[in-house]
Amino acid sequence: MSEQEIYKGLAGVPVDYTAISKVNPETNSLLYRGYPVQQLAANSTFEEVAFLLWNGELPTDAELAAFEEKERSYRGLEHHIKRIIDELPLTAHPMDVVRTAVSVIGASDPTTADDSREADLDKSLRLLAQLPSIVSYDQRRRRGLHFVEPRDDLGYSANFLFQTFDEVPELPVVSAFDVSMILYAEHSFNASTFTARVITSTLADLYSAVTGAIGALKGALHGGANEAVMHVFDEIGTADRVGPWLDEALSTKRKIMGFGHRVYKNGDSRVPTMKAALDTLVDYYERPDLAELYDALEADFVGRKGIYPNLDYPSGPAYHLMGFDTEMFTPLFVASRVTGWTAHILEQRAANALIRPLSVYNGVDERDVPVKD
Ligand SMILES: CC(=O)SCCNC(=O)CCNC(=O)[C@H](O)C(C)(C)COP(=O)(O)OP(=O)(O)OC[C@H]1O[C@@H](n2cnc3c(N)ncnc32)[C@H](O)[C@@H]1OP(=O)(O)O
Ligand SMILES: O=C([O-])CC(=O)C(=O)O
Repeated sequence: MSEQEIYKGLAGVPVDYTAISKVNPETNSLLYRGYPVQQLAANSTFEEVAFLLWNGELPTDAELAAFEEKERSYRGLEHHIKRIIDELPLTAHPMDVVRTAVSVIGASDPTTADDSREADLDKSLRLLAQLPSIVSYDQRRRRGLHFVEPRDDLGYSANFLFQTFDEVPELPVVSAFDVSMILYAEHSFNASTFTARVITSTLADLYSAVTGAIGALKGALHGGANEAVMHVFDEIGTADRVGPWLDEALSTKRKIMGFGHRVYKNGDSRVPTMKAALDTLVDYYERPDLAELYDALEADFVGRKGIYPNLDYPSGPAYHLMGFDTEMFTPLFVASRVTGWTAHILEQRAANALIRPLSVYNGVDERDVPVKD
């Protein structure tokens, strides 16, 4: 056995610089291009945040108008993408559907191999604009409903909800959804973003990197946790059942989904903002029972373990209240995080080094292959 030190899970290992976001667990803060994410959530739209992540600065009025016009013109879904989605069985997880759709878009785009910054920015905007059509189409086909064409007189979040539910939502719902999109957009070298950077580092195209990132986000230790939180809520049922449920879960060493974080050990900087958005939804939909369950599980688990909620904890019940099926929650995360992933793809390409760490061999010693007579 070798004595060489390894860094399991790359925990605590800085592997590159980034100018896109700064996660600071000491001050419990998160900055996108220098701006606190809480301020962006309060004062900006998701479209402005996407522009900021890609370009480094918030847009001027003229830049925003041009950006929004282009985004709205890219929202439609080509017929062959709908056909391919239709051919996927309803037993397929929606993350598999969104991953397949992005892969097909990449296979169909004649500019896939063009890795200039300009071409990659255009692909990024197309993905941003088309993901709501993909996610809402999949949500609706699972309910036996027809595709709702996008509207170009609605902002990103209002249109996303309109395409999903076939009605223009009221402002508190649009605002809460937009806040969730802003908070999910970017978080430095998380597992899916790092996956996108690894794929980009081989000089593969943007669609390959985004497709791989979607695969990495699916897992329950990462983006899949927002879906898993809702399954936990369904399992527990009501606030008075939290104690016995936790006794049983902890006795079998279950991970409690929506709690804990690799970087934040004293709470996730985004949770208070998303919890406030959840509170407005609880009032709007008159569901105090859900807030009671949320608070009871948080208080009991934090009290026992000192492990705090992450962003997926308030986002799961928020998407539930908005009316999304539970399996659609992680695709919503994809729709937002595509901004961060593509910003990192651009950054990786601009100062590339092949990402190829070392492993320490701990298998059997060298030996000869038996020679057969
Ligand atoms: C947007 C996002 O992707 S945020 C992350 C979403 N993921 C989740 O919510 C899944 C649940 N959480 C977890 O599994 C973990 O907290 C992770 C994977 C997010 C972070 O993990 P790590 O930094 O590797 O911490 P690690 O898993 O080593 O945890 C340290 C200790 O806390 C425990 N712990 C951490 N999170 C949890 C949890 N949610 N439930 C129960 N125990 C936990 C671990 O079991 C471990 O205990 P031990 O030292 O007795 O073995
Ligand atoms: O940073 C992480 O490891 C996970 C996370 O919170 C995110 O990707 O938003």
